[in-house]
Amino acid sequence: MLRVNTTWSTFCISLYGAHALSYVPCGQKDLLWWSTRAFAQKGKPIRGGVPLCWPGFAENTEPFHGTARLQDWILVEAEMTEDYARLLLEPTLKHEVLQVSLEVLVRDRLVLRLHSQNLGSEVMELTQALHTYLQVSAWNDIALTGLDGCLFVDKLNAGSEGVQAGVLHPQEGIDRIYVHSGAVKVLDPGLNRVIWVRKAASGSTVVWHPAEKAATIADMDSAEAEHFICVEAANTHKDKVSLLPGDSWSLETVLSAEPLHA
Ligand SMILES: O=P(O)(O)OC[C@H]1O[C@H](O)[C@H](O)[C@@H](O)[C@@H]1O
Repeated sequence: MLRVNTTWSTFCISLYGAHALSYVPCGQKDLLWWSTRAFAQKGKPIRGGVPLCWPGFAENTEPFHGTARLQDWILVEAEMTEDYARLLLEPTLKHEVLQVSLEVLVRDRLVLRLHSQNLGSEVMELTQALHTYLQVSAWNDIALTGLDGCLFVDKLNAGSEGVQAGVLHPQEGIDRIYVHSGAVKVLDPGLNRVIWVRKAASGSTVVWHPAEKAATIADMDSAEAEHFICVEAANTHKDKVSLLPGDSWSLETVLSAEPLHA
């Protein structure tokens, strides 16, 4: 595990999966949630933080959500300044055609950039997500803004489509892929904070919480599960990436927080 302290914040990342585990801006609670029941076992993903779903997200991927979160990664570059820390990680075992790396910038915000490049001679299709578990006071006592008017696919309702009307207040289990490329604000009165989830090169945003099904997930404790919501910068469904030979793509998410009421 790597731990980085900057003037602004503290950050931890596991080399297994290049999996961000913790991001604590000074004076705040961790923006990321992780499970105390997370498996610490090769071949299984870590529950919480920011799993890298690459080079495939969800359906039709084997293993589910891709290989990146199940691989060992190494630190290939590190830069520390007074203002920020920059890390670059690569998997130890390379994909035969797609090259991947994770770039991390740690400062008063956390920037995660997942770079992919097609080194082959044919078009490669890529689906992916920065599957971010945000820590909140209670998943069903928050409001998500920024999705108003966006089309979504409801994975819990046989893939039916809907349009978000106004603010999203999750109250039941949710697993939706929004056609959305802007920012989401997570308004959390219980922690008196707003988490900003900004992103780039992402035309889909996934919002997920299993609600009562958390009890059926082996590496999740139901009581702990009250305290997260997943808001994921993704390229999936209507937003798959077709990478031409030689082309690159950098999926990015940027996390930061501010008080809800000053
Ligand atoms: O349990 P995992 O393999 O990490 O997947 C957790 C969840 O990831 C995404 O948010 C998907 O949309 C969900 O359908 C899936 O259940």
